[in-house]
Amino acid sequence: MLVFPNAKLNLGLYVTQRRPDGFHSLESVFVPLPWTDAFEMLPTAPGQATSLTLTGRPIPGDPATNLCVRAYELLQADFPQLPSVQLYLHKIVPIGAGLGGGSADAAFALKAANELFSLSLSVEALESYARRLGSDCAFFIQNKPVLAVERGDVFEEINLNLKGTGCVVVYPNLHISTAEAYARISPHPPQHPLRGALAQPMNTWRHTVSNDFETALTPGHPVLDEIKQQLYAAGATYASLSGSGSAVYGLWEAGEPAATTWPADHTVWQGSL
Ligand SMILES: C[C@@](CO)(OP(=O)(O)O)[C@H](O)COP(=O)(O)OP(=O)(O)OC[C@H]1O[C@@H](n2ccc(N)nc2=O)[C@H](O)[C@@H]1O
Ligand SMILES: Nc1ncnc2c1ncn2[C@@H]1O[C@H](COP(=O)(O)OP(=O)(O)O)[C@@H](O)[C@H]1O
Repeated sequence: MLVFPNAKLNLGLYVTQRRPDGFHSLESVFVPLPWTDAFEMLPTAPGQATSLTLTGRPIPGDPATNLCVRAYELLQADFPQLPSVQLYLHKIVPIGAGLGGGSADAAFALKAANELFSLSLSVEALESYARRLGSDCAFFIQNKPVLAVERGDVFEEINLNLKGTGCVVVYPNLHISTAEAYARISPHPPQHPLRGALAQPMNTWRHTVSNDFETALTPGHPVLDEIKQQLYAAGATYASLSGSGSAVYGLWEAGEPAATTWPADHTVWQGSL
């Protein structure tokens, strides 16, 4: 079974509280971004072990602990009848970019196994496995715009139609660890709660919708603001850091992005939401 795990963007991100479990509560709108990896899952011949073949962008860390392997092993622990599998991951989405790429691979591995082996797991059951793999992993089970709260793993419906919105994402080849980014934040309630702010026209978001990680990380990484200003210069209606970075995106409510030259070490994706 071949699937295409997509990335996500955060529209606004407020870290509201430090929790007793060491994690943080947040308020953010997660939106699917159609920048994808390619992931294939095939049953192995009897007697063979599970394997993962990686191509594309190098992924730091031991392949045995890759999130798509961990996702499959989580299911195998509860469904011992599951066979070994051959996994193939062609990595395209930048890593440590705030785009949730690893979490997407894990969520799509859960969904692929559920379908390939007819496990009949409900959306709730799949989300519960996903939560055990990463805070933003559960989002990719339903993969639709939501207001995320708690650890970013509890979702509220939000009425937001961004279909067709133009989008440019720029990754400046800077790996930011999510844990380190959280450590730089002083939690506080949002000045403009997201549900209300995002209900207003997109050209107001610039003044009301922000990302706490952007505020915390920009002084140490001026390239983040340089990209944002270039996106606005290219006509973006709204621009922001995604998640804990380092990818910065621009949205075009109408019209096309002006041609922009980016440094050679930046990776750029352009398309529609
Ligand atoms: C910041 C966000 C916003 O969407 O996205 P990314 O920038 O990673 O894409 C997420 O909260 C990232 O979620 P995820 O990448 O799944 O994080 P996890 O693997 O669960 O946790 C990595 C580390 O981040 C910190 N962490 C994560 C989530 C959270 N709500 N509070 C935290 O304090 C913890 O230190 C944890 O050890
Ligand atoms: N399939 C995978 N794709 C990307 N990163 C993975 C994967 N499996 C494990 N990881 C680990 O997860 C971390 C990055 O996860 P990712 O979700 O891409 O981060 P971010 O959401 O910040 O962009 C890295 O430390 C990487 O080694």
